[in-house]
Amino acid sequence: MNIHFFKYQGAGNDFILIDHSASPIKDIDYEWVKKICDRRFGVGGDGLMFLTSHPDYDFEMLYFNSDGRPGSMCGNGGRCIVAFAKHLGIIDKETNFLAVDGPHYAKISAEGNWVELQMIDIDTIGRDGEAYVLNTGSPHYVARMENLATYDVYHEGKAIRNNETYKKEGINVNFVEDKGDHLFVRTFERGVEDETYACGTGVTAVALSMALHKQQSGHLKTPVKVLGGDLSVEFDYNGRQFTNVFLCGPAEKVFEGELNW
Ligand SMILES: N[C@H](CCC[C@H](N)C(=O)O)C(=O)O
Repeated sequence: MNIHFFKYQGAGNDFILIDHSASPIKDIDYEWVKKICDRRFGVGGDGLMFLTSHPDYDFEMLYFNSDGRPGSMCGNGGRCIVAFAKHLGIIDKETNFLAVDGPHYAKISAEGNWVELQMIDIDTIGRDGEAYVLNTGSPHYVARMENLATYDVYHEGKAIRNNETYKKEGINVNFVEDKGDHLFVRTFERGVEDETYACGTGVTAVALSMALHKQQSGHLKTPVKVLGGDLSVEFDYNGRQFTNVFLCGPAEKVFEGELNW
């Protein structure tokens, strides 16, 4: 079977997107997903998604990490699949869709390249030593530091992801440097097992953790720089719960093509 695919990126977090109604694949083979995500033997991507129809929502997002396995929520993937749904004509200015962590609301610009995605509410942020640990749809570890530009994110992130506490389930490891008017974030991603250029659930976890750390509350907007560009996280915090959490940033179609199943 020939499969038409689209390649999207959001702040450098890149994904292969497939409209399942046009390519009705029955059994999704993890090894195939892994190969298509490989940057040398395949198309290349941090993950692969199927957009499928759903009786109660505009569409459903099925997400796989580049290791071929189903991932937990992907924030930048969520933003990219909203742009893809607009491209396909399934939605116009806003949407309610279903992902692995539940329903999501999102708004998209008229040009279709800027997406504001609502993330789950958060009421629990744990600690692991100095670091913060929370689940924003995916599990995240957040460590503050200085001189992040030259830090060995790959080896340090990999060591935390594979330590006794996190080895079994894995965790995404974020490092953040507070630059005053913005946060600079770098992430080692579980399921990619490498540093990526951006991680949406990761920058969300970082923005919430830093609000807690700095004892800020009210309606907050946090600009974040990542290796692949700029994102921002907007939310309300009343000292107990984070609500109306929106991950905002670019989502762009890069190219499309045909794959053989
Ligand atoms: N890149 C993603 C995270 C993917 C989740 C994955 N790494 C996992 O833990 O299953 C994001 O933008 O939120």
